[in-house]
Amino acid sequence: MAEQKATNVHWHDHRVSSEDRKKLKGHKSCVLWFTGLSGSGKSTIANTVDHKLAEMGKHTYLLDGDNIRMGLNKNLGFSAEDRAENIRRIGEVGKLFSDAGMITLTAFISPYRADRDAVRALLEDGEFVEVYVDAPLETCEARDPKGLYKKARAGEIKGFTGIDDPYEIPENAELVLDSDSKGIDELADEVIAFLKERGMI
Ligand SMILES: Nc1ncnc2c1ncn2[C@@H]1O[C@H](COP(=O)(O)OS(=O)(=O)O)[C@@H](OP(=O)(O)O)[C@H]1O
Ligand SMILES: Nc1ncnc2c1ncn2[C@@H]1O[C@H](COP(=O)(O)OP(=O)(O)O)[C@@H](O)[C@H]1O
Repeated sequence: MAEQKATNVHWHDHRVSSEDRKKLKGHKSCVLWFTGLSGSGKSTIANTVDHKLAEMGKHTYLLDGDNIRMGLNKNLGFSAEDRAENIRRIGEVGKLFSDAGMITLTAFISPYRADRDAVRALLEDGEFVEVYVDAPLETCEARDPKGLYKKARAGEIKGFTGIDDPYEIPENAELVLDSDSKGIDELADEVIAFLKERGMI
């Protein structure tokens, strides 16, 4: 975890509280943390949930691995250290969005349990919703929409998750989505049903 480098910095309380912001939005905030192998369906399912929630009038924002790596995290690669920093920053961004009263959806492989648990610890109780997008490697490899597995198998990409880099399966995910046998719409509805059950929306 990153250490506090700056000294002589002080926390400022805000006149508009997080509770005020949530009241204005009309729903609770949380971070829906989609994790799973490349090609498991994180982006597509998160996008569908995002769209459904927006249509219901909820205030959402989607942070997607590939996109964030072109901006905020463009200085990070795929070593274990860089992946940890990638996830740490996204966790902090999720915390800010939660504070702002938003429902945040994130779609990052986030292969290490310790990195995901650190984000869980950063957020309020119940605010971190770990969503394991469960599809076996064979399925993800058969989908291979970006041709990355093919490149990894050919040795053109080193340290590719699931091939020659680890993916640690979540042990306590709030939701496990069977992305091998169920369709995207059905899985997105499972997430929405969970949010309703928990009284988040
Ligand atoms: N070595 C290696 N391993 C895994 N993935 C790779 C790699 N190199 C590039 N890519 C592409 O980067 C996307 C994963 O980025 P993430 O930020 O989600 O990764 S991580 O959470 O930091 O592990 C991932 O996107 P998704 O396929 O959407 O998961 C890939 O397109
Ligand atoms: N449950 C599913 N059933 C069938 N195809 C899926 C499913 N989930 C994702 N896909 C397809 O698999 C491919 C990879 O999905 P994507 O969302 O890009 O995965 P990730 O973000 O995890 O890399 C896309 O072409 C998508 O349409």
